[in-house]
Amino acid sequence: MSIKIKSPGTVANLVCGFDILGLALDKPYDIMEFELIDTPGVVIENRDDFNLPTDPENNVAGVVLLAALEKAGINKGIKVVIEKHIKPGSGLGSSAASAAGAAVGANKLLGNIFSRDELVQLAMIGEKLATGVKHADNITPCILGGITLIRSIHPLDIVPLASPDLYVTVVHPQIEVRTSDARQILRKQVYLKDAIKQWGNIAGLVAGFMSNDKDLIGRSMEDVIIEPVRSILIPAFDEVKQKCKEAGALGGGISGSGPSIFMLSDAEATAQKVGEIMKSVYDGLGIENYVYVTTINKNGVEEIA
Ligand SMILES: Nc1ncnc2c1ncn2[C@@H]1O[C@H](COP(=O)(O)OP(=O)(O)O)[C@@H](O)[C@H]1O
Ligand SMILES: N[C@@H](CCOP(=O)(O)O)C(=O)O
Repeated sequence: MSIKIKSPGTVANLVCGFDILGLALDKPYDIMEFELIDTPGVVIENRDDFNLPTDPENNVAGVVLLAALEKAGINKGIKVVIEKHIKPGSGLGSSAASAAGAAVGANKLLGNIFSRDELVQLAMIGEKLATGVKHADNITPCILGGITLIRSIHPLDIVPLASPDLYVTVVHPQIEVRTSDARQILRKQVYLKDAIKQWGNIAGLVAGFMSNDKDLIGRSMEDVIIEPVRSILIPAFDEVKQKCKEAGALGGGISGSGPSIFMLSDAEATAQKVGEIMKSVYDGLGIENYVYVTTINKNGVEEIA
């Protein structure tokens, strides 16, 4: 018996919601195929050029599958074939797609024995391997689809939010920023005046999603804590952001830990125009880049034929 799933890319943080907000994308996505095998343990076959580890202890899908087998308490193994399209270190939840895909794939193979929260807990083991931290802001929208809020990690408290019909434009300049590195450069303390601004924006953004208030969504996507530090790792960040907003994007910023930049728009024509602007900035700098004009994925990890 084998199961094939597609596991979507994600945009974590949504600018002001570091480690707590995220959305799933219709593009790009990974494909993973799982098979129950008689030999205990995990076998990984990577079908891509990313040189990712095949040793299960060093692959985010591997550690999640090992944990799922142990939790299920069965004397079997799982083979997984990973067709990865989300480039590692892109800021588009590459590690989360493998971790979340592995949790959901194992669950389907083992007869749907895990709850939603157990799936997220299992997938967080993969994120811990990739980034050193158990953050769930990519994993949760990847598993559930739509836009999600992690109100708390301990105890886990997931709040699915409403997903307005918005277009998402993403540019991935082809430089690698490891999430673990992009976390290490962050300051550990914040000024109260910055915290006040930040929680105003987070509350505004959540209210904007729930009430489909696009202007509120746009003006709440402001980050006075993380973006000023991380944006220095991304060439032409300010220029891209300013030009996209002038072209009519509601707002946006760094996708996850970068280097990808995302923008939300309420019309497809605007989203396309934004993509052209992003491309022209990076083409002008001679930086290879890839642009996605897509929508919010409402289903999360799903089985395919
Ligand atoms: N199955 C996997 N998919 C993606 N990255 C993996 C996988 N297994 C291990 N890794 C490691 O995780 C890191 C990429 O994760 P991360 O820096 O969080 O990138 P992203 O922001 O794209 O998720 C790389 O060091 C990569 O080698
Ligand atoms: N909240 C995390 C999200 C990392 O997302 P990724 O797509 O870059 O893995 C962070 O900002 O560190």
